[in-house]
Amino acid sequence: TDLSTTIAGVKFPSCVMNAAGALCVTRDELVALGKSRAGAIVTKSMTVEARQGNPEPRYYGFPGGSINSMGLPNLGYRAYAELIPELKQFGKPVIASVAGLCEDDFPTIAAVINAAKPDLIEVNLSCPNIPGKPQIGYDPEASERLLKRVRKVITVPMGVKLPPYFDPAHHEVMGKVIGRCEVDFLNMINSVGNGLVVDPDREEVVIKPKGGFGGLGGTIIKAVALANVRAFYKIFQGKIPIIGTGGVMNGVDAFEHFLCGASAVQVGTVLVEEGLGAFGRLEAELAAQLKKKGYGSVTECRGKVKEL
Ligand SMILES: CC(C)(C)CCc1c(C(=O)O)[nH]c(=O)[nH]c1=O
Repeated sequence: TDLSTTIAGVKFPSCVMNAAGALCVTRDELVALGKSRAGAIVTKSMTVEARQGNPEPRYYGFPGGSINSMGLPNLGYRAYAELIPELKQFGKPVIASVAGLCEDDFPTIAAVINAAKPDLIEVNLSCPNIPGKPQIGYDPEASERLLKRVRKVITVPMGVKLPPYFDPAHHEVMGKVIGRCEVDFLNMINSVGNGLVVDPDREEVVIKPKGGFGGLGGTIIKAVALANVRAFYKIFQGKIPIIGTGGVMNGVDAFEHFLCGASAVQVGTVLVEEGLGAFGRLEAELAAQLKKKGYGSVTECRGKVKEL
């Protein structure tokens, strides 16, 4: 079974890779991804200055998923610009994830990172906006302004990592914004924002930052992720490739993302919980699922989910 895929003209040896944030902050983590069966190396979203991130505990895994408020721990964009040439030696695409603490950070980072020639650049719209306003991805005007500024300095394929939307009107509005910004691929979804997990025995929240509020990942968000993949696949009629992220814990979950229109999948929670061996398991399970269903590749089943 052929598990390779192509996104925006870039060939991925495997359609399963890490999500930005999972095991991808340090050089050693990124090199380990390069040596693993991951289909790509995706960096942690990067900021102008290096960051320690939030106080711990800042990640908590539980049956069904995870909650995190990492606070963008990363080496800073200059360090990743220096690392990219080395990371490109592993025979798989390198995706640089760009973040920023304010709108002006993004073009600054993108211009320098673009010069290091990652294979693709992913713009993380879940980043904070002006205090008191929702994250950029929930502010269509800010999203459009930022994507147009960043597009001007990016010459490699540019994608956007979107937060989950929960209303068709939001899918429509963001679809129009994306249509006007020359976006080469989409990645959805980022974690479901501002969830809260409580330990009933200790009668405490489980992570320290933000009073315990954090982004949700894992099985519990799969239905939200599939809805967003499907909604944007339909809006763009499959013309913009989509990376499906959210709730992929096994090969069948991945298959569901492909049925909904994904061209590749990314994994976060399962990687943090299981380690890099998860890639081999996920590939074997996905290959078995495709074989069982009579598909020769993930491209064959893409978007094939049937409505009733
Ligand atoms: C949540 C932000 C810190 C604004 C962006 C980085 C990020 C984080 C993080 O670094 O806390 N966690 C996520 O699940 N998704 C993200 O995009």
